[in-house]
Amino acid sequence: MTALSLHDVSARYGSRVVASGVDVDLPAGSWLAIIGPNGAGKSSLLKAILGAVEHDGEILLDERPASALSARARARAIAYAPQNPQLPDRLTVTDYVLLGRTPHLAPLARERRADLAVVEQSLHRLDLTGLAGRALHTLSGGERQRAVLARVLAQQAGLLLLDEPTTGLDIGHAQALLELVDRLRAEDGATVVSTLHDLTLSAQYADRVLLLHGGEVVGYGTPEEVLTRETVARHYAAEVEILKTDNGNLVVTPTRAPRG
Ligand SMILES: Nc1ncnc2c1ncn2[C@@H]1O[C@H](COP(=O)(O)OP(=O)(O)OP(=O)(O)O)[C@@H](O)[C@H]1O
Repeated sequence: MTALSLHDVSARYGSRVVASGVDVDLPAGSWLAIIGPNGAGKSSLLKAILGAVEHDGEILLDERPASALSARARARAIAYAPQNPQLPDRLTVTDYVLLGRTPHLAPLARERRADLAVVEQSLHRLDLTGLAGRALHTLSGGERQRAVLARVLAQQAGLLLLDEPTTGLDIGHAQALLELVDRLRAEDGATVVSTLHDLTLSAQYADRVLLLHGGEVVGYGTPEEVLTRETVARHYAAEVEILKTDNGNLVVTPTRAPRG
């Protein structure tokens, strides 16, 4: 259970500010999707929350400044799945997912049976049990992506930062992954911040969306408030329709003018 607050947060590389003016208060168990066109600053903001990119402003975890946490405490509190992870190719899937337990082990201690049980459960939840003994470099792109998420799960952190978690996954595995994250949110009170290019998935899973464009916040609210046809046209230069399914799900779909 980790609440996250960002007060006037900006992310920067040296003096180059790439995201600014971010104010959000996320209660434990909520899901924020950061959306916006390429280069808007989404990944940089996520990395600033992680502490991997410089920031200004205040980042609070359960009302305490994140900067005051030791590296170990931070690793227990925040799990991060990068967009393009560099994986230790020779490791097996199991050994890689076990790395997620590192913040929970005493220094130099070996993993306990309970840690192995968590790893097994994470592999199972990501449909990776059959691949547990395989070296990472022998996996397909989508299987590697699922291994990264299994490591994130094994970390059992209160705040999950997921950078484009469905990239490379087929529609079934993408949906299964987002459902799983949603269960962690609802049942364990995990707070989720994800970047997502897929606006339909953002609308269906996140309870709030933050729209960035050119590093500026240009929208923040519920998916229904932010994802309008005009807003998407203005910030993505895209022609879309916003549909609503019978069960109330929003769908953002590209449209074309009739041919001829
Ligand atoms: N390490 C870095 N050093 C300097 N500038 C960077 C660095 N990483 C990213 N940037 C710049 O910061 C800006 C925001 O990049 P970022 O990756 O956060 O965007 P994004 O919204 O996640 O984009 P995309 O949708 O293309 O993944 C871009 O102009 C990018 O060139």
